[in-house]
Amino acid sequence: MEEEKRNGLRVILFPLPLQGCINPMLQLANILHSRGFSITVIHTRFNAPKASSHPLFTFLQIQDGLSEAQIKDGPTSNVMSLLAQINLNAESPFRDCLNKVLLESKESSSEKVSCLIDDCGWLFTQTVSESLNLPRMVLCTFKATFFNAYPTLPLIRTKGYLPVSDSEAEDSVIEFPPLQKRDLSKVFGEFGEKLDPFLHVVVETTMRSSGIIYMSCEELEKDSLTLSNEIFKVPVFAIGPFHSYFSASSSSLFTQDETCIPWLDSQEDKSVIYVSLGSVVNITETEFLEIACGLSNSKQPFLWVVRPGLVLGAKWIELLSEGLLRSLEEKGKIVKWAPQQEVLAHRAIGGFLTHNGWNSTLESICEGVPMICLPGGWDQMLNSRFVSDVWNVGIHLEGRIDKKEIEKAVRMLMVESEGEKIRERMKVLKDEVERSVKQGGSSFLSIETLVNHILLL
Ligand SMILES: O=c1ccn([C@@H]2O[C@H](COP(=O)(O)OP(=O)(O)O[C@H]3O[C@H](CO)[C@@H](O)[C@H](O)[C@H]3O)[C@@H](O)[C@H]2O)c(=O)[nH]1
Repeated sequence: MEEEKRNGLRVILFPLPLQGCINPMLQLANILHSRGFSITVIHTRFNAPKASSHPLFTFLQIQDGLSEAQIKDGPTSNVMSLLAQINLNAESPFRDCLNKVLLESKESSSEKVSCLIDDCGWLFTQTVSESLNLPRMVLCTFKATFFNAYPTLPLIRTKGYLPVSDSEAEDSVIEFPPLQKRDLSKVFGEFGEKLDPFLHVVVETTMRSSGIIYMSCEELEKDSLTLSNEIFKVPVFAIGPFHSYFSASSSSLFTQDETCIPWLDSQEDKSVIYVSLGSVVNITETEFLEIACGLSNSKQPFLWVVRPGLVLGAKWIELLSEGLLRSLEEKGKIVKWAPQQEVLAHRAIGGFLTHNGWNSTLESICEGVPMICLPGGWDQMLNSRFVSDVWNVGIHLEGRIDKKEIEKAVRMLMVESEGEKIRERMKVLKDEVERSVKQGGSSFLSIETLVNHILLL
């Protein structure tokens, strides 16, 4: 009966145009589609997902107010600065598009639109969906622990913790454990108080929504999930990690370099350190060279993702001396973009030097790969503290992008006995998280509750 009812129900998804948000949204689409829902994905022109990789879904593109040049630069541009512009410009095209889908569904008696699910970073979607009488659910693609802090972040910023002196750097932020005071400036980054109105709108609209879906699970943050329900006063569904349910159909905005897989095939088990800082973080030329020297000096094989736009203001290859380039080529492989999930699952990977974006952190845990943490900002500061200080499955570089520190961390993780202990703890965490998505597990059961919730909206 329920299955019958679901056929004929459509869910509309609207991801934020960031790689780290598109991937989970399309994974969620797979989950809902497997439970009988039809899927429409509305997306901006900027960083449009590749519709041909997802033939079962309907894709509708809207204008976002960006210039041709900005659209052309796509994922290589400074995406964060464009998001504000898109949030200002996309409301009206989004409303028109959503309205059209709703009208079409009214005309067809065989189909009903159940709800809109969009990223918590959109500022106008709650208002638009209310005006069209469509229930809206919020997808949060980072830890509930971080989303719970949204209402209090402006207070923490003004509390007088900043600037942080050396003597108090390691003190915890009591309102926001396990964050340390030295993490705070990078949480707010260049945005500072400009973030306050954004945070306010997100909190307020989430409280008016029909629920929050988290790409997380009880095994990783049970108390925070309970707290989230208390803070936002809406139902909470933790159904992650999303990518565990289906083998990946790629949502990559960059072309993946598949040659790294045969290269990994030629390496020893657990010998390679995978290095990637995701799709948003930037580093300076000096930092790039420090990482290059650190990897080279560690003498460990490595696979390094240097995406276009990662290094600020440089065509990175020109920075490397002939000697350094030769030594890097002898020991490792550099690619522009990798099939990351496949890489992390490869038997040759023994560690992940990561910026701790939430997707990367979850993907690493799911493959039992211990981490070296080099967070760039925002939620990454919190994720990395969980990895190094709470779950004890990684080494924190404490922001020191220094060749000696990188060499030391790589050798500690990959060669020394400390690395073996971290690996054992990671195995335990991996098993726990794996249980959550298996039949009867917490996330698996939450999917059923979510589906029933959507049916009743
Ligand atoms: O060579 C690569 C590198 C990355 N990825 C994928 O790209 C995604 C990257 O996501 P994430 O690790 O979360 O990093 P960001 O791209 O930096 O994600 C943004 O979005 C995340 C979710 O909201 C936040 O946690 C981050 O802080 C924010 O920067 C992951 O699925 C990776 O598998 C690839 O496929 N190939």
